[in-house]
Amino acid sequence: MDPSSEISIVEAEPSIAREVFGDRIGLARRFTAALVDQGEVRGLIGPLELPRLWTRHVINCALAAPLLHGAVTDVGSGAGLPGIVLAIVRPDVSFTLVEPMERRTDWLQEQASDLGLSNVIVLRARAEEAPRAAADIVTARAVGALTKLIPIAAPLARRGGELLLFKGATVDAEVAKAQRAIARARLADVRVEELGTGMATEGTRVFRATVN
Ligand SMILES: C[S@@+](CC[C@H](N)C(=O)[O-])C[C@H]1O[C@@H](n2cnc3c(N)ncnc32)[C@H](O)[C@@H]1O
Repeated sequence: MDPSSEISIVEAEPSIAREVFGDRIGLARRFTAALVDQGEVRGLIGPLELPRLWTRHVINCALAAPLLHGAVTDVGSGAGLPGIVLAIVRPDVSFTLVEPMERRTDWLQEQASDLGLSNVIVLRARAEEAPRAAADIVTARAVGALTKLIPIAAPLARRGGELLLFKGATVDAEVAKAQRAIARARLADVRVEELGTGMATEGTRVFRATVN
């Protein structure tokens, strides 16, 4: 087989990246380059993600940055999406990245340290074991359907805190199926929002709710 056929083309940095990351663009570039270099070999991202790494992943996560404040717990951070990306854009917000897999927590710890992100704590744990009622905002991306995610994510938010869950095109169907989980977790102000509209990039949909 021609070896070149196995090489994925890496997406060039889109011009919107500078607008989204501002003076933190250098850190975003370093993190993205580390993902390109090691993400696949360390089992953090698939090869199919490289041609859309900036747009689908890095910028997509960063779009939620303006919605954050205080202490954020990111459930299932994996490669650092969205936890590391958001910690880059918002050095004024503290992040606890909750991830059970050791090779992923090793990666998250290395990235936090290499990038000098003093606002990041990495916790090797499942969400079910993480400190409860501690976060102002709980984030998660690609961790599970709302029926399963809400019961493990909501207890991590303080009363009056918020869930901010990255979701894809199926979010409306997920919300419809998750009505019992929404009621049990005493969620209020439940809504789906589109982030990034009007910007020169692919938007993202987030599930937002207040935890009572
Ligand atoms: C598909 S990956 C997504 C990773 C990352 N959030 C992203 O968007 O690329 C799901 C991640 O959730 C983690 N995970 C699965 N169950 C979990 C749980 N109960 N608590 C915390 N993390 C969990 C997995 O170890 C994995 O790293």
